[in-house]
Amino acid sequence: MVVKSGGGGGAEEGAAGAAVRRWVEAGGGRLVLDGGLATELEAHGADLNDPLWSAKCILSSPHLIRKVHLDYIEAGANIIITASYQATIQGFESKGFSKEQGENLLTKGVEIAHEAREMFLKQHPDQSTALRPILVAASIGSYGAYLADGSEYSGDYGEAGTLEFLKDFHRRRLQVLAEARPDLIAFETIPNKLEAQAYVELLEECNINIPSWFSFNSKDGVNVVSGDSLIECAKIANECAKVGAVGINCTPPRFIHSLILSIRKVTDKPILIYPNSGERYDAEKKEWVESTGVSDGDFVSYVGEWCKDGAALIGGCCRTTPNTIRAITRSLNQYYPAA
Ligand code: MET
Ligand SMILES: [Zn+2]
Repeated sequence: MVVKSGGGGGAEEGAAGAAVRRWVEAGGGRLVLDGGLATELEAHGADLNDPLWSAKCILSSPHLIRKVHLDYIEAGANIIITASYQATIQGFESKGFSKEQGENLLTKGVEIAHEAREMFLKQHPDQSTALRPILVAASIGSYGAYLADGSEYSGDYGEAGTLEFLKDFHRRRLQVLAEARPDLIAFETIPNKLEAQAYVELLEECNINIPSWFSFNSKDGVNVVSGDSLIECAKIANECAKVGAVGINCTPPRFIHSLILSIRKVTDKPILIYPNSGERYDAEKKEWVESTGVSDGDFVSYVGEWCKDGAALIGGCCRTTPNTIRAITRSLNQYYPAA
């Protein structure tokens, strides 16, 4: 199917875009994403001061990850994102695990999310995925997330940041996660054009047939965090038939409106947005600072606007909680009364 309407780039929508569109339709015209995973793990007492961040819990407390996934499904999420954001084979190896053990841990992150979905369906026999999509998205954080120095918020990879280096870095994790059969692959917090290009080439070369989404982040409402043009980044995603949705995550809510409009100029693929609470991450202190974040109520007051702008998948990123997701779900139900 060739999609060309509005400002879209006219690329092949492909199976990935069609799959996401079907899920969006099954969700009544929109899908709710989950909220911050690390935030919730910490709220339950996990110490994530570790290069693996939330992925540390795949090792130390899988039951906690399962609980947080379940809480988000209970709050209305149609999509839960696995704990693999900062999990890499290289990161597990530097903790003394073998390559094979590292790969098994990545797989385990997807299994935990599958278990949470099964538990929810068992606990709610009245619910079925035919009535309400409940999908598992395998998270792939950027190279900057692996570095654990906050460079996914600068996109500055220095000398190391070549296309081939980034492809080599991400290749095996992508293959292992795809083999674990998630419903989607979530490339999150993409800070620059080069990494988007690396992902596109890997999706093609590894022939990954699980629909993926590309999610960028911005700190000015115009460009992605590295200063690269969001429009150019979104074009790269648009041109890849294996990408089913394009959007923004971990970015303050106040920037989202203009970012959606920019993305809309170059793609007709479904748009997803899951902003953070508006606070800023201080990579040196390893903490969120400037508590000028918006409240759940304020966050949700934006939801109608984002829908009008054309976002079809909406959730929260860092510092958002099941309460935020509950409020987003309620607000979307008003906006899409049939859902
Ligand atoms: C820094 S963005 C983190 C995204 C990831 N899905 C999480 O919530 O933990
Ligand atoms: Zn985030």
